Amino acid sequence: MTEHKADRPHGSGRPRRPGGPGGGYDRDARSGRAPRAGRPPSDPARQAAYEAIAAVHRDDAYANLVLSDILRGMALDGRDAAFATELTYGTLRMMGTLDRIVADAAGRDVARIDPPARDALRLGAYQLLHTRVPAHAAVNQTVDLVRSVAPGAAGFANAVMRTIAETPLEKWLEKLAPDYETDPIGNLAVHHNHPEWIIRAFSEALGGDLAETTRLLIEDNQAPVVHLCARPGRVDAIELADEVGGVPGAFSPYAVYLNGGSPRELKAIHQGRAHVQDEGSQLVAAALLAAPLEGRDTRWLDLCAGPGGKTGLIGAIAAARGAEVTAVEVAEHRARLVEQATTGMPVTVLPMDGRSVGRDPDLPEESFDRVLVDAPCTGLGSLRRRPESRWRRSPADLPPLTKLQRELLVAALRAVRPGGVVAYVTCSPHMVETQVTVTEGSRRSGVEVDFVDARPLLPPGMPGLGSGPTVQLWPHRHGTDAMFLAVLRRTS
Ligand SMILES: C[S@@+](CC[C@H](N)C(=O)[O-])C[C@H]1O[C@@H](n2cnc3c(N)ncnc32)[C@H](O)[C@@H]1O
Repeated sequence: MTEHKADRPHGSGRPRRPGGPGGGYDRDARSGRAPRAGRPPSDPARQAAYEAIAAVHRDDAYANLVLSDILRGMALDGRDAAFATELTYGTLRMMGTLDRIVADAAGRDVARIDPPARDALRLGAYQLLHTRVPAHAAVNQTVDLVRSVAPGAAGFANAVMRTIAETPLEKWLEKLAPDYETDPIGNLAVHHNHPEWIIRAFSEALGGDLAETTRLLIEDNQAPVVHLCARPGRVDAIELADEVGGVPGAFSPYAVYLNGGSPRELKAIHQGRAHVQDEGSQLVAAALLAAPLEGRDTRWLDLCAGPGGKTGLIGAIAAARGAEVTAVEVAEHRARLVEQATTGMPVTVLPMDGRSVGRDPDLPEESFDRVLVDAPCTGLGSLRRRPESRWRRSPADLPPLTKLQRELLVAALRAVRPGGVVAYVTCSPHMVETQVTVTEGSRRSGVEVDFVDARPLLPPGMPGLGSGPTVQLWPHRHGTDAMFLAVLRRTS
């Protein structure tokens, strides 16, 4: 059985954002272009999605990187590339609940299904339950795919897919989710497709409010809008929005929301006038530079700089304010990316371990006025952007990360001069990586610090910033990644 273009969806069942996966495909579909005649021997978009999903599971690959290699290798673009992207990202994002459904339909745990057949069934179940691909096309295409990747399992795949197709998504969820009254987290995990430990962490950071946690989970399942940062002194946000056909951001004075299309093609990016960066990342980097400071204000340090998003913004502002930025990054290839991202800016990149700053003779104690610690973290605040990461992360990641976070914060507090400020930032709202790290890190640093209220360092009128002094941004409140920000002033 092969595929006809008319078997393709006219958009998935849920509303889409501009720029989300599949957006380009929908536009073409609406243009009324006639379906391609004949039945090609195989469907390259589904094949590409399968290859990407299999590589993520087999090789621990990152979906965005592996998919763009595959699309390039198969010379897919336009509608096919958009469809492959929607299938890949959607299947990986929804995997937890898809696996429960596949297991129920197969009568066995997914761990007992051969990996190639398992990935093909996940992809097939996603098409049946989350897109408008007609059921017969989803079933037939999946069986074809299984026949090519796991020949002995085609009959099994046919039976599983037909069973899944008999029941709509809502009924599957009702059947498989535990009762909300007795197990609310378990129920949310099935309905909104997140691991339970992550839901517990979100709920804790949101003060135990499960209704708000649910809004966050829903938002996490949407494809995010691409945000650009208009580099100050090089282009302003209104000009950039006009140039790229986007919209100026709601909060950051540098943000532009892209209305679809690939940012890689943009002249403003090639020319170093803008870069891709979540609006929340822009806000926390700019907040460090907005903190009031007495005395010298020319020596700034970015302690965890790779790949250079925040350094790109800080470096552009440093150029206008006559400051110099030292950017430290332990991974050499990421340090090179920082160099590329800051060409023409007053930025010196040092490939070294940030924990030695303040002890290194070239970077002695008390030598900086402002320090950013954008700490390595679980990334639970940017699950929208990394579809596979929620299933890859585990609570076991926390202890080594929080140890490193504490040590980096201690080094930052050593490196900043008395009166200077340190911004501690994570793209995770997990309390252990945010409040606990900040409290413990400042306690162990041996220097006296005061918390600076971070709320007035963000643009006036921003809603949902809580009671301070730290700030937690949220996808469902602000449309940004869930960035955490604490600003500390060294007082001794
Ligand atoms: C959250 S990322 C930083 C993102 C970056 N600030 C940006 O906006 O593009 C954390 C970075 O810290 C780096 N890192 C991890 N351990 C480090 C250490 N001991 N010293 C310096 N950098 C470190 C990682 O390689 C990673 O590039």
